[in-house]
Amino acid sequence: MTAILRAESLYKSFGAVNAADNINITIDEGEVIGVIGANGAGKTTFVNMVTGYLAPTSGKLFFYDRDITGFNPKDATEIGICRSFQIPQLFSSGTTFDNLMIAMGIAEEGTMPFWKPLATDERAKRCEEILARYEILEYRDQIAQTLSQGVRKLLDIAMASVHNPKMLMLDEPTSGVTAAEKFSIMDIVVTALKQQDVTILFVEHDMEIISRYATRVLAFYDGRIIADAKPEDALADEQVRQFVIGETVHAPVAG
Ligand SMILES: Nc1ncnc2c1ncn2[C@@H]1O[C@H](COP(=O)(O)OP(=O)(O)OP(=O)(O)O)[C@@H](O)[C@H]1O
Repeated sequence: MTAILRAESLYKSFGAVNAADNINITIDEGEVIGVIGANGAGKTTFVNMVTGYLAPTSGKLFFYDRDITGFNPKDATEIGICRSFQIPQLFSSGTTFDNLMIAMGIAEEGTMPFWKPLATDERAKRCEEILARYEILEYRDQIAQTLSQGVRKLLDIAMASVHNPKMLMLDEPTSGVTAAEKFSIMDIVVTALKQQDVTILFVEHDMEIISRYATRVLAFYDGRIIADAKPEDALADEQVRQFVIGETVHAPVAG
């Protein structure tokens, strides 16, 4: 197995708060990592450090053995670490097609390509192929702000995928979508990203989604990783049940 990401003694403090408190972890290529933890546990801080949105207070991050500590988001994207956000970052007045086309332009040019036409025939064809892969081609000409949350999520992830990520970090890919949509969204996303050989790390509060899609779970509590295991083991862990899932573990009542 090849390690894609390694964190060594990673710390991040905000004043007196230790948002990351000695994180040591290795992630291998092809894993689907589910990150769980209560509000404020340090999940986003970890994602922000890996994707260059936050510099660690101390410690090191390696991507394929390259030291990436202190990279900014653009550096991280260029080497293949991309992300999607809990609230999709779309151009709300553009269509689905426009949004993906702009993302493709940025991926190819490194910046917003105002000075040349975006929609060459070849780009338009690729754009439609990607929309089809994410099963949102039928919304091609719909204005983004009128799309359902599920379609917005898919579009946002499709936009992140055009940077050819090696690792994609998804922040709550199913938050705000209907219960009926959540599995189909994850099916589409995981299938599409696996076709591109992308290693996936997703932050999620929905334990059904974690059980079904994660190959490995990292449970955060108070800036620390309190469990690192297969989903069935992580979700059965007493500390995880107490501090993450919020269940009180009672002793069985006799009789
Ligand atoms: N920019 C910041 N300034 C000050 N404190 C911060 C900042 N970002 C995060 N924190 C604090 O760091 C801790 C971890 O926050 P973080 O956002 O990483 O948690 P989380 O697990 O992602 O929570 P949520 O599920 O609510 O998104 C919390 O105590 C939070 O208040």
